[in-house]
Formats: sequence, C-alpha cells, structure tokens
Amino acid sequence: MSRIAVIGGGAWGTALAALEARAGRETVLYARDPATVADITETRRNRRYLPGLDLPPALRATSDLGAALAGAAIVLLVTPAQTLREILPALAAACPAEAPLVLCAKGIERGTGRFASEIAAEHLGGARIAVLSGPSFAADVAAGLPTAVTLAAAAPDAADRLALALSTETFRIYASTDILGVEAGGALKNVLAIAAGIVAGRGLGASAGAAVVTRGLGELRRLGEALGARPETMTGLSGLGDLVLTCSGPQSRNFAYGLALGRGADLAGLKLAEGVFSAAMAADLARRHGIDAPLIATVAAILADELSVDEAARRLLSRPLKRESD
Ligand SMILES: NC(=O)C1=CN([C@@H]2O[C@H](COP(=O)(O)OP(=O)(O)OC[C@H]3O[C@@H](n4cnc5c(N)ncnc54)[C@H](OP(=O)(O)O)[C@@H]3O)[C@@H](O)[C@H]2O)C=CC1
Ligand SMILES: O=C(CO)COP(=O)(O)O
Repeated sequence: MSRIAVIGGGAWGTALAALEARAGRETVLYARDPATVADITETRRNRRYLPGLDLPPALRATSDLGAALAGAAIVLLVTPAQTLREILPALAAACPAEAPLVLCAKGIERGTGRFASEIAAEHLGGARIAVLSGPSFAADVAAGLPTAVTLAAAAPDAADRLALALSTETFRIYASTDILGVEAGGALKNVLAIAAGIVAGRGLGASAGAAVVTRGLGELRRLGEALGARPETMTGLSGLGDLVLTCSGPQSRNFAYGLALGRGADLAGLKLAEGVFSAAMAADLARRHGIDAPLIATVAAILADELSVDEAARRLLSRPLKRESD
C-alpha cells in the first residue's frame, strides 16, 4: 500500500501527480471541478492549468475527495493557501490516520498571518505534517526537467522517509526539519517576485532588478529568522533558490502580476499570484517583529492602492543611506 493522493487539480497538483505517476507510483489526483477530471481522464491533459503537457496514462483523477484519500499512504495538499481552512476539515476527516500530509501551498493566511503548517496543526497532529517548497515551476516538473526542492517535517526520519518516497530521477528532494523556515521562504519570495515584476514592467532596468533580489533576500532572511527559521534555510532552495527563480521572469505568475502592475496594464484574468494575498500579512509580520522590510511593505502598499509605482520607487530611493549589513 503506497498510494499517493494529490489534492488540488491546478498546475502544481497536476504536475506533482504526473511526476509521481510517471515514476511508477500509484497516484490519484483530486480536482473539485468535474470538468478538470473529465479532461484528464479523456484527453490525458489538463488543458486549463497545464496546457500542452501530456499526462501519464497511469494517472487517475477523481472529484470524489473520499475516494481520492481512501487507502492513501501519503497525501499532498496542493490547493492555494487561502483555501486551506476551508478544505482541511473534510480532508482531516477522510484522511487515513497514519498518512503524512505534505503541504505544498506557498502563502500566508489573510487575516491571521498563519502559515499552512500552523493551520493544518489545528486539524491534524503536528507529527504528520510536512511541507514541500523550493524552485519548481509546474510546467518544468511536469515535463520531467531536473528540479531540486526541500521537504521539511518535525522529525528528521519522517523528512528523510518522505524525501525518499517522493523523489524521482528528475525531482530531487532535500530533507529538512525547519518547517517554518521552508514555509516562510516560499511565501515571502512571492511578494518579492511581485516587486521584481513591477521593476521590469516600469522599465527600471536590470540593475534595479538585481537590487530587488539582493535586498529582498535580506528582508526574507531577517523576517524568516525573526519567525524562527534557520539562517541556512533562508539561503537554501526554498529561500534564495525560489527567490531567484521567481524573480527571473514572467513564467512566474507573481512576477507576471508585478509586470502588469508596473506597466499599468489590466490585472483582470491573471493567473493565481499568491504574493497578492500574502503581502499585507508579510508586512504586518515584519512590523510586529520589528523587522525592516521596505520592499515587502512597499509591495503591500501598492497592492492596497495606497502608493503609486512611481511614488514607491521615489520613496525607496530617498530613504536615509545605511550600512549594507543593516
Ligand atoms: N504552479 C507552480 O508552478 C507552483 C505552485 N505552487 C503553489 O501551489 C499552490 C497551488 O498553486 P497552483 O496549483 O499553481 O494553482 P492553480 O491556480 O493552478 O490551481 C488551483 C487549484 O486549486 C483548486 N482549488 C481552489 N480552491 C479549492 C478548494 N476550496 N477545494 C478544492 N480545490 C480548490 C482549483 O480548483 P478549481 O479549478 O475548481 O478552481 C485549482 O484546481 C499555490 O500555493 C502555489 O504557490 C508551488 C510550487 C510551484
Ligand atoms: O513557486 C513557484 C516556483 O517555485 C511558482 O511561482 P509562481 O506562483 O510565481 O508562478
């Protein structure tokens, strides 16, 4: 019995399910939308979320949550961060008692400032909870391109076991016990990728883009460590690694959102950008912990319509000069 249940039929859930099924592991993908299930079953594609990519014949899809979870040895929860509170009660009720739950969303809950592991711990024992994060575009992973990510669980042997159970020839998972650090990196890099997109969209140049990544890493590191993350996690795959990937261009939906903002383009119809929902909470966490995070605060203010892009750039540049180490 080693069935993997993947909950969430969007880009990332479909990519992870395809990866595991292709590696020869029995995998079931739950999508709440029957049209997605029909598309996967009939065409071996998820044309809405992963257009152009063929899914392995062995991948089974269902819109019955209980059927997806029945007999699962490992459960991957891959719906957006803001949906976790809604989906977790039903998931916890139907999830086999011993199955570890791997949280794959990258975000902070609006209103509470909580990370996925904190929300999940309200429904399941902490010992079963793991988080997966790191530089990994769904399209790359689904296409079988080489990828390295981090998986954290509280117990080192649980993290090692899950890393072994989910790694494939192309998907290399590094084990960690720094759950909050891995989550903080994944959520904060999205906010900073919006900043990088804004810089590109407003035509501020590649030098400004590099400054955002570098000073953004400082904010990610300072805030992550204030929240309890280990320094090496923030400069690891789920921190620096994912920051670099997501700030690298419009294949990132967060970067693409910032790009549209910077250009003054229409934001309607853009794909999911988790940083949009996390920015205000990230800025709030920084304030509460007394952390200087001007880029995160600026993104939050722009998204809240409190600041124009041009005024934001002027204010960031006119702050008092300081030592680089500060
Ligand atoms: N895409 C990527 O490259 C990566 C994404 N991630 C993270 O994974 C998470 C999911 O992203 P991604 O898959 O790309 O998002 P998508 O927007 O592609 O898909 C979201 C999926 O979640 C489903 N969903 C939304 N609300 C619920 C709910 N209440 N119950 C059940 N299903 C629900 C949607 O279903 P419906 O179609 O019915 O609305 C859809 O299938 C995000 O936190 C993201 O940051 C992490 C690494 C890589
Ligand atoms: O998290 C990701 C890559 O690691 C995906 O980034 P976007 O959500 O910005 O597309």
